[in-house]
Amino acid sequence: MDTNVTSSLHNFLLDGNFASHVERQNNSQPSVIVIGGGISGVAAARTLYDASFKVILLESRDRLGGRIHTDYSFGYPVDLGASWLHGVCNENPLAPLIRSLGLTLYRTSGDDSVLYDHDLESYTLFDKDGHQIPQQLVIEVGEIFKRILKETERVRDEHTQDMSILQAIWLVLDKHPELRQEGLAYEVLQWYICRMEAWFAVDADMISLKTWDQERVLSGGHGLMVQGYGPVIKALAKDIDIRLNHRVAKICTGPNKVIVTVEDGRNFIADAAIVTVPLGVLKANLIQFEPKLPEWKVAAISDLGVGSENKIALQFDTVFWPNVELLGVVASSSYACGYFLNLHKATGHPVLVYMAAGRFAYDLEKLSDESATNFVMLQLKKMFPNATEPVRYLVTRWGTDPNSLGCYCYDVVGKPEDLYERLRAPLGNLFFGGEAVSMDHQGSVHGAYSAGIMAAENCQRHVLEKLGNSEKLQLVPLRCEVHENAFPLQISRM
Ligand SMILES: Cc1cc2nc3c(=O)[nH]c(=O)nc-3n(C[C@H](O)[C@H](O)[C@H](O)COP(=O)(O)OP(=O)(O)OC[C@H]3O[C@@H](n4cnc5c(N)ncnc54)[C@H](O)[C@@H]3O)c2cc1C
Repeated sequence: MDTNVTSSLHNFLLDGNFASHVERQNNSQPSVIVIGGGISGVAAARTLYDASFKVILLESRDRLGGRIHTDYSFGYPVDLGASWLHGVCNENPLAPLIRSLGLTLYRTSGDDSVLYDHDLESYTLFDKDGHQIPQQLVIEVGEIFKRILKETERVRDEHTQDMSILQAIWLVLDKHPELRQEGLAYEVLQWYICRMEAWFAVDADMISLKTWDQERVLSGGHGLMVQGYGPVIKALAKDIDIRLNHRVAKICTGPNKVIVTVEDGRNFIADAAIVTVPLGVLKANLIQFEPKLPEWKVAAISDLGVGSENKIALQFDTVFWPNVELLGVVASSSYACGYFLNLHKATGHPVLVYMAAGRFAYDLEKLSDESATNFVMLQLKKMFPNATEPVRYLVTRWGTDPNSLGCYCYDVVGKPEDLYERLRAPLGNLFFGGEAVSMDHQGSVHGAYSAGIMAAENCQRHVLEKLGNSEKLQLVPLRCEVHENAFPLQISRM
């Protein structure tokens, strides 16, 4: 341990003047500070709270949820961050909680695909002049895209070096000219690539060929949270000591204590801390660590990618669009393609949500809310010349918001093998949660949730061993709290 750190901890604890600025955790209970109030942080805090730990959760924003953000300003819930449960099945770690809260899921896909969260027949595509594209062509090109992707597996086997999925697609098309598409079919193919980019939140020239399809996706397809994800956060956060508007600026770890300093200089001290801030925040070095993070941890933070996705939610007073789940516009490049999620079909509310990913999502953030909305309204008016103006709109900026700096992580081309293990590895009494450290499901809500619980359980074990009183406090995992299988998952579309 760095002697400077030891002495600074010593001073913090002894200095009488300083003591008034330190919020000291109750000595009789083991204590943990959780940094970040997204699903991972609240799940970690809940786990420790239920195990009789003293927990304080520090959150920089004036709200909980992080990349879960259920907005109610339209008069009903609209998710501006995560909105799907990926894997509508009992195996999903969130299923017991969702069930016990009686929340409804609207299944948009029965397929367990990592590529689409919508069944092929559930959307309608338009060309740039607003003509509807025959569904037969959409399905045919969809099948061809599947064949192209299948062929990229061969490219992967033939090349030891990783490459981008886009590069692999070009190699396949060089070798199999019969799979090349022209004219409108080419534009539909671009739309499929656009959807793939939306899944990873990054452009196809940055998606790793080696790993893009390696996730073990949970079964049961993909389901929209009809009442939004908000109630899940609310339930997990109940009774926890949460400090909103507390932006952590510095984390100082010693052999037995951690001191966490927030922006205004106040300090919090505990036996351990769990960091669940987004990877983008760690990449940008917005939190100072003392002692500095080891090189292997810094390299892991820098070697994992973070993509961006943005939503523009439009509320209308009339429904002028057809009763399908997705409305898409094709174009000559995936960058220029676009699509709207029809929330009316899933929730009955007259709302369309435009979704943009990758470079385009970053470019949209450069526009004012009004200009971004005007831009997507032009696309909508091409499809529906009778489209009315929205009565309200909401525009996200996940890429540049200093509390997120991106939407979720992705594997860069050539990602080192042990990257996730290094990201997850604790440093003494400092533990790491968040979607990016998930064991199997990075970039998802359920992955972030499990990662938070895992960090909390590891932290709990560590602290109890350190304090030598593991018999006094029992491990009470969250899973025991909710009534597994007591209620069915409510699904409104089979
Ligand atoms: C637009 C979008 C769509 C998505 N769609 C889906 C989907 O449909 N399904 C799905 O499963 N997943 C989806 N995701 C991903 C999912 O939302 C995330 O994986 C998950 O919510 C991340 O949770 P987390 O707790 O790890 O991080 P976060 O939710 O980001 O929580 C981290 C918290 O740390 C706080 N923080 C940041 N800096 C500091 C600091 N210095 N001090 C204190 N607090 C700080 C932040 O404000 C935030 O509240 C989507 C994400 C986005 C952005």
